[in-house]
Amino acid sequence: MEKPAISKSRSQQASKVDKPTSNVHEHAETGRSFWPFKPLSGLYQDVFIILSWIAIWQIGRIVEYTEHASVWFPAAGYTLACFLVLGWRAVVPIMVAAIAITVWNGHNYLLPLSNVEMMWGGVLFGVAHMLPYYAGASVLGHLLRKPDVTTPQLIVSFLIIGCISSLVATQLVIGSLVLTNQMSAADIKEAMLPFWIGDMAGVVVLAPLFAGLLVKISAASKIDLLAFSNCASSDLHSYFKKVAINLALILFVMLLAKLTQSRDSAFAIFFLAITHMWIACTESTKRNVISLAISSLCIVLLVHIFALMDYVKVYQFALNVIAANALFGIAIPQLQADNALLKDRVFVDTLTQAYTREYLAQRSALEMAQSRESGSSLYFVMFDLDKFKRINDELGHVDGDNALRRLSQVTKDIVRKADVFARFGGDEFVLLLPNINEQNALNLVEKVREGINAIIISEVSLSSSFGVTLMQQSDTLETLIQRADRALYASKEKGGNTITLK
Ligand SMILES: Nc1nc2c(ncn2[C@@H]2O[C@H](COP(=O)(O)OP(=O)(O)OP(=O)(O)O)[C@@H](O)[C@H]2O)c(=O)[nH]1
Repeated sequence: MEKPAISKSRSQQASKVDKPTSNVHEHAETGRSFWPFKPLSGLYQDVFIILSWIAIWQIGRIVEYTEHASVWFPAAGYTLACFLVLGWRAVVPIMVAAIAITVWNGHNYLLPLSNVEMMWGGVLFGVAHMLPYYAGASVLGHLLRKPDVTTPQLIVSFLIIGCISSLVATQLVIGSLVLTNQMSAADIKEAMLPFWIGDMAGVVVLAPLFAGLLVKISAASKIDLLAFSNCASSDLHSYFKKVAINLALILFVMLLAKLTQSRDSAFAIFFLAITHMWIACTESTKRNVISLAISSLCIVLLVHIFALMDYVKVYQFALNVIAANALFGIAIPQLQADNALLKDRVFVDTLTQAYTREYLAQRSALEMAQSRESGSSLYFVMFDLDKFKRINDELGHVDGDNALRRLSQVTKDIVRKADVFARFGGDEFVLLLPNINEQNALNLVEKVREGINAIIISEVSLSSSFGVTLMQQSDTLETLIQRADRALYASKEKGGNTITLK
């Protein structure tokens, strides 16, 4: 049978109606395949969090704007992701990491503080840093576990939470740094904005990737990210091509800024929104967040290499906006998959995998119009199992269902690609045979009759009766059904297992 050709819209072409998508999450990317070790727990997990947090914090120093203020602070995203995935279990390792980094930093910035003072500074920093992200992660985790929250609602919530928690973290951490004499009060004004956008970029751009990794690495994940899994990916080669275009664009606009030394040219980075939206709409969630992380890392490295620190805030604002856009794109492939599933449910009968009556109505309108226009023939066939009620009554409904499934398979194997085979209801089926002469139509129907007659269910052989009619110019679907139904009734009158042409 041919694929349905009811509508020619792009989304409909993309969804294959004749191959029902039985499970949208079939290709859910929730396996731990990339992580070759046993999932971490207990002390191993704590040590992993401490070391990875410190390493991620260090990466943020590539674009330190002023002392203590990095305009790209991946540790913020990592903290939020840790709390989201591990809950309170992440508090101790992050606190240890915060203290270690504060002491290390104190020595690095040559602060005139004793080790004990620096450790207290670390505790205060840890609390100030963790509190807002813990609160944000708790709200987000709660929303994630609610089944009625949609993907777009989750994404809006994540963006709001990312914006607010990073703002609060900025205020608290700067306060803690000033309180513990690690930062001068005079520097607050200069540090505030870069600090905030740095944290926000860390959260909005990187937290989704960190959360995805932690879910796979940890044995004690509090969340699953199934809701964000989709299979709308192209092949790997095509994905790499898109990422390469992204990187080339970043390189081009940042080189432009370096050569022109003009702040205006830095704004060209916003063109990246186009390529990221392209990835978001055509690739899986995982690839989407990975490409955002690659772009942000690349921008940060180029700021460093090309000495573009004067424009870094433009780049970071751009990254936040682009990431927010791209995250919304996650919903698009998912909506497409849901749409395809819905269409399958409406157009394909779940028991027999024949088309439904709804599909028949739409497809016959098309076929009838085409037949009128071209003058080609269109045969309409109704058929029904003989004494099916008895099969149900004597053998049970499981065998009855089996009979319907076998009938459907046999019929599908016989009809041509262009024919339409639909379940009209109960044990009644319809065949729409376009572009065929009377003899061939009757031969085809005879083959179906014989095929059904050869089916044996629990030692009972099936048989069916057929009513066949040729579409006339004045016919509507209703008149076709009526005529075919009368022909079918005549076959039943003759004792069944017969074909009648009217
Ligand atoms: N097992 C099963 N039975 C179904 C399904 N849909 C309808 N039926 C049964 O199909 C039977 C149809 O019976 P009738 O329309 O009276 O016809 P019949 O017994 O085949 O008799 P004739 O058509 O006159 O030969 C009813 O018993 C329905 O309950 C289904 O999805 N599965």
